[in-house]
Amino acid sequence: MDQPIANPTTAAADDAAPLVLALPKGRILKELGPLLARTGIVPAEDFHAESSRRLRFETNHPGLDVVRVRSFDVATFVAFGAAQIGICGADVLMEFDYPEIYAPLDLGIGRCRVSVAEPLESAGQHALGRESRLAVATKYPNVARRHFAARGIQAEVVHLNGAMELAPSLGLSRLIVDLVQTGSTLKANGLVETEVIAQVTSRLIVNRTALKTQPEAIGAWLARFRAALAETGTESAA
Ligand SMILES: Nc1ncnc2c1ncn2[C@@H]1O[C@H](COP(=O)(O)OP(=O)(O)OP(=O)(O)O)[C@@H](O)[C@H]1O
Ligand SMILES: O=P(O)(O)OC[C@H]1O[C@H](OP(=O)(O)OP(=O)(O)O)[C@H](O)[C@@H]1O
Repeated sequence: MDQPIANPTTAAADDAAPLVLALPKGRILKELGPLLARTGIVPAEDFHAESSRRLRFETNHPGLDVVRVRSFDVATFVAFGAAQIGICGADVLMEFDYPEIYAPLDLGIGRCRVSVAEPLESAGQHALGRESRLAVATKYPNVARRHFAARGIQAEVVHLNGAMELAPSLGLSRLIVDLVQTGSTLKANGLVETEVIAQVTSRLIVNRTALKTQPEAIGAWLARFRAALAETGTESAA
């Protein structure tokens, strides 16, 4: 029989400051709704209101607050211990590679991949490795540099925050490294995927120090997320 799941609120010391769960605004948050509901986390009413300017919200658990930040910033808030728990894509974790982050759970949402793409007309015409310098536009400078360095190529990274797909046609770079899901954004911009760097899903992340200092409260939330995933049969070890 399954172990009973501890109540995270009573597992926390009564007078302790609430734990902070950092959630990404945008597309992951939309997909996350049903999972959050199954974990029994109900943020204050205005959390989902686009018009709300508030960034920190109480939940139905006095021991847990949620903050709404950009996906990339979730990892930074958790790495520095400003939030003890968070949810972000494996792409973000790969980019920062923060040693302070422990990512125990694959949530199975936000499924996409980090890929290399180039213009359809020039695809396959350049032998990688023959070029000493390769201009790459990306939101993932570290992932791109590491990927090409492993092939002996020094990437000259042009760091963009979006619309990478424009870079080759406007002469900013020869390649891009970006997220691909259906491939329709690449296609609409005359690009083809030439290499998959990594498969991506969203992960539950925790700050390692916080896990050591508040093992019961954080462990109880991990157990809740694990149980919620098991309910839908999507649980997988990260
Ligand atoms: N096309 C996609 N399909 C599935 N998952 C995606 C896709 N694009 C991004 N993701 C996942 O969602 C996360 C957030 O996406 P993205 O960086 O595009 O932010 P956003 O939701 O557009 O918000 P913002 O750019 O304002 O931070 C990514 O880190 C990735 O893990
Ligand atoms: O393969 P597809 O299904 O077309 O998805 C890929 C697109 O999704 C993401 O962008 P997003 O829609 O989040 O917009 P953004 O550029 O503002 O981040 C990503 O940066 C790609 O542009």
